[in-house]
Amino acid sequence: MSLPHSRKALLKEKHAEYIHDYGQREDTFAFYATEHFRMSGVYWGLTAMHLLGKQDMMDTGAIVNWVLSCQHPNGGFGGSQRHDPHLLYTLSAVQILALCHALSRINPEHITEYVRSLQQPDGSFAGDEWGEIDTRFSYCALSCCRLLGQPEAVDVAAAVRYVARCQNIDGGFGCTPGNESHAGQVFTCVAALAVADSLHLLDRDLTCWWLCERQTDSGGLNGRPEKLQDVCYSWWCLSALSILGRLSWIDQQALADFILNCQDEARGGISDRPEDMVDVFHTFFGIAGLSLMQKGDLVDIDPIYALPKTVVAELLCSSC
Ligand SMILES: CN(C(=O)[C@H](Cc1cnc[nH]1)NC(=O)OCc1ccccc1)[C@@H](Cc1ccccc1)C(=O)N[C@@H](Cc1ccc(O)cc1)C(=O)NO
Ligand SMILES: [Zn+2]
Repeated sequence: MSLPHSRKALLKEKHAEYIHDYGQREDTFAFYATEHFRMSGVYWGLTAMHLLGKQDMMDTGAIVNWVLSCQHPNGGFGGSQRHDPHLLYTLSAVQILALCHALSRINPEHITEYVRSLQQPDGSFAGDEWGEIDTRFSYCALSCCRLLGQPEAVDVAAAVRYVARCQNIDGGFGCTPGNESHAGQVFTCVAALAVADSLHLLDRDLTCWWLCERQTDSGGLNGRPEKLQDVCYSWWCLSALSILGRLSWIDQQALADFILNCQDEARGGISDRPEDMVDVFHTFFGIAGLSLMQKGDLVDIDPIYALPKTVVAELLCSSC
C-alpha cells in the first residue's frame, strides 16, 4: 500500500518573494516575450499578493501610473505601453485599479463607452477593433461595466442571449455557438451569466456534472475530456462550481494536494503540473483555487470577479 505522501504546506513567503522579484528584472527574455499581456501579468501577481496578505510589498503608486500610461484616447487599455487597446487588458487594468483603490484616477464612462463600442448586433462582443468574437469578451465586457458601477452601459439582455446560445448539450460552453466545450469558456459564460443575474438560463446539474468530470486520478482538473490536468483549471472549473454552489462535487483535498505538489519548494512559484517550470499565471491560479477551497489560510477570493471578496464588496455596494 503506498503511504499517503505527507501533506505539503503552502509556502506563502516563498511565493510572495517569487512574485515580488518577478517584476524587478527587465533584462530577461521572459520580460520581453510577455510584453503583449503584461497588464494581465500585473493583475495575476498583484491579486496573488492580496490573497497572500502581502500586498504591502508592492509599489502600488508605480503600478497605477504604469496602468494609466497604457490607456488610449478611446478609453481602452493595451497589454503594455504603446500596445493597441483590447477588452482583455481593459478588464485587467480595471481589476488592478480596483485592487489599488485607484478607480478615482479614471473616468468610468470613458471606459464603458469603449466597451459598448465592441458589442455586436447579436449581443456578442469583439475583443478589439479587428473583430475576433469570443465569449471571453462577453465576460470581460459585463464584469468591467459592473465593477465600474455602469452595469447597463451595454445591452445586457442581448449579451445574455448570446452567451446562452453557446451552451452545448454536454452542459459545457464554447467560445462561439456550436464550438466545443472548454473549462475556460465555462468559467467565462457562467461568470458572465452570474454578473447579469441570469444563472436560471443554464442547466445547473448538467453543467456541474461536466465540470466535476474534469477531475483526473491525479487529483488535478483538466480543461476538456481526455486532456492532462493543469493547475490553472483548478480556477477555471472550481470558480464555476463555486458560483453554482457545487464545490462539494469534487474531491477538494485531492485537488489541494495536486496544487501543493506543483510548488517550487526552493525558489517559490507554482507550475501547471509537478516538475514543470513555475510562472506567475499558474502561481496566481493555484493560490486562487486554494482560496476558493478555504485552504492555506488565504484571503477569500470572489469566484465571479477573481478579486478579493472585500474589494468586490466595496465596489458593488458603493453603487448599490
Ligand atoms: C492567453 N493565455 C492562455 O491561453 C492560457 C494558456 C494555458 C495555460 N495553461 C494551459 N494553457 N490558457 C488559458 O488561460 O485558458 C483559460 C481560458 C481559456 C478560454 C477562455 C477563458 C479562459 C493566458 C496567458 C498564458 C499564456 C501561455 C501560458 C500561460 C499563460 C491568459 O492570458 N489567460 C487569460 C484568459 C485568456 C484565455 C485565452 C485567451 O486566448 C486569452 C485570454 C487570463 O487568465 N486572464 O486573466
Ligand atoms: Zn495552465
